[in-house]
Amino acid sequence: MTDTAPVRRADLPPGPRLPYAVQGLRMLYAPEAFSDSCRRRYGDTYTLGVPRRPVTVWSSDPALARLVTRLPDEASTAAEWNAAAEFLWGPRSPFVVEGEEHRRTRRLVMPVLRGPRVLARREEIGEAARRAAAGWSREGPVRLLEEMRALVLELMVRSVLGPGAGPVSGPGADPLASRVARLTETLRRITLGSLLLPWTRHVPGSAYGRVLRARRELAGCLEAASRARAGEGGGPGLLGDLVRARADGRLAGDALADQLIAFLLGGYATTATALASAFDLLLHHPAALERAEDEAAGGEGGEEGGGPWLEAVVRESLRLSPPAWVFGRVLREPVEFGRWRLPAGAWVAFDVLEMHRRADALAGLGGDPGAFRPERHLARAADGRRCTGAVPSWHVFGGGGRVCPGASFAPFVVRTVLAAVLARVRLRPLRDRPGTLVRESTLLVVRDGVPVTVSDR
Ligand code: HEM
Repeated sequence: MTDTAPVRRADLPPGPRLPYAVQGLRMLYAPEAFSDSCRRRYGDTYTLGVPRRPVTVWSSDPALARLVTRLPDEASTAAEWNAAAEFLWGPRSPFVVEGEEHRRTRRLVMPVLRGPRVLARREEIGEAARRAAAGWSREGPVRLLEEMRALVLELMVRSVLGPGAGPVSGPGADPLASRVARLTETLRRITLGSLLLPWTRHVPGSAYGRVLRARRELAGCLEAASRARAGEGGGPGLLGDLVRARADGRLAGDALADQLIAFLLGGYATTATALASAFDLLLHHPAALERAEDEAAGGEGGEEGGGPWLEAVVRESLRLSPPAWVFGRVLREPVEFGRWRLPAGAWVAFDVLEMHRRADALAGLGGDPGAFRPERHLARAADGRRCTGAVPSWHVFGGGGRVCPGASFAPFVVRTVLAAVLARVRLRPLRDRPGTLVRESTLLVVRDGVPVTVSDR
């Protein structure tokens, strides 16, 4: 059903009356201050004026997020929301396809993100983390964010090529890792605003043009790798799965590179950021750190790869520092929510950071939303040892049929790496408090990259 009724201002949540261009610029360049002031004035859900968008609703209400993300594609779509970055994802990406094609492509990637193939990688991931930590300088400061980017890049590329693949960095390395790194570095260094100006791709040296070039190189590299594998029955890793799927018709001929780019870009920066934030919070909470170190060493019910305490640490750091701080949907049918009627065509953005810091969501779970308290995730377990994941506003990985396919893989990687690193080296933070979080496009990162000193255990 399409909404043909005219949009009535009284049906929409109230919001600022500033000129649209001013609101758009404030949201792009000072989102924290702007959303703080809007929330104080209008509440959890408000209507923003954004140039060239009919209605944009901004919300930190988990009830609205649950309602909208559970609607079928015909009523609420992520594809249209993600289409703003289609130049990056490509037309056959899981971010932008819908319906049966979307479900089919998700089924193809899930085996490398869940279940026995993931558990079988525990030792490989721990070993990669120990090797990385062994190589960190013992003399000068080490920036954990940079180190985590290098480590997670290696893990993601090995997910694609298979664990037995040759080196992914240094001499003789497979070119895939450097292509992924170049594209994500290019993306990190440019503002979201400059990407909203597609005509600039024709301007020499423009941000848009650089992203398109880096993406073309990565796609070319993936296509070359898939052609090389086609004659060998596909081989290991996600690349092998997709080459076989393409051969037997489960994957469209032109969809392979888009699938792999979604997988690599969706998983790389987010997981590296999650790791850096987890270290940052843990290193500034000595009691939590001591318990984590004990568990990493195999005590307190721990095992190699971490136990319940590290699981709770990961959940709590994802709550306080959700790497993807915003996700959204475009409505295709009107949605009634309380006294409002959000019209078809409305863009609805969910502010995950704010959702996670709601006092009402933590009532009975230790309160104090700004505090790092991993134990709140253990609160309801009868034996006090199992994680419950109880925080009701939790939207780290989005929701509904579009929920992030890496939702169990990423926490598994973070936990395994934390355990391996803490068991191998002693880290001391160089700041006296956790770093400020800054919004880099749709990611939330620790501003100065988590500087630490490293010594051997
Ligand atoms: C801590 C790490 C991660 C965070 C915080 C994160 C967050 C998210 C969020 C918020 C969404 C949007 C969901 C929605 O619209 O409801 C998403 C989608 C997605 N993520 Fe992740 N993600 C992470 C790790 C990963 C990993 C490891 C992979 C793959 C290897 C991945 C691949 C994707 C893909 C392909 C989508 C699009 C799913 C679809 O539309 O069907 N992400 N992620």
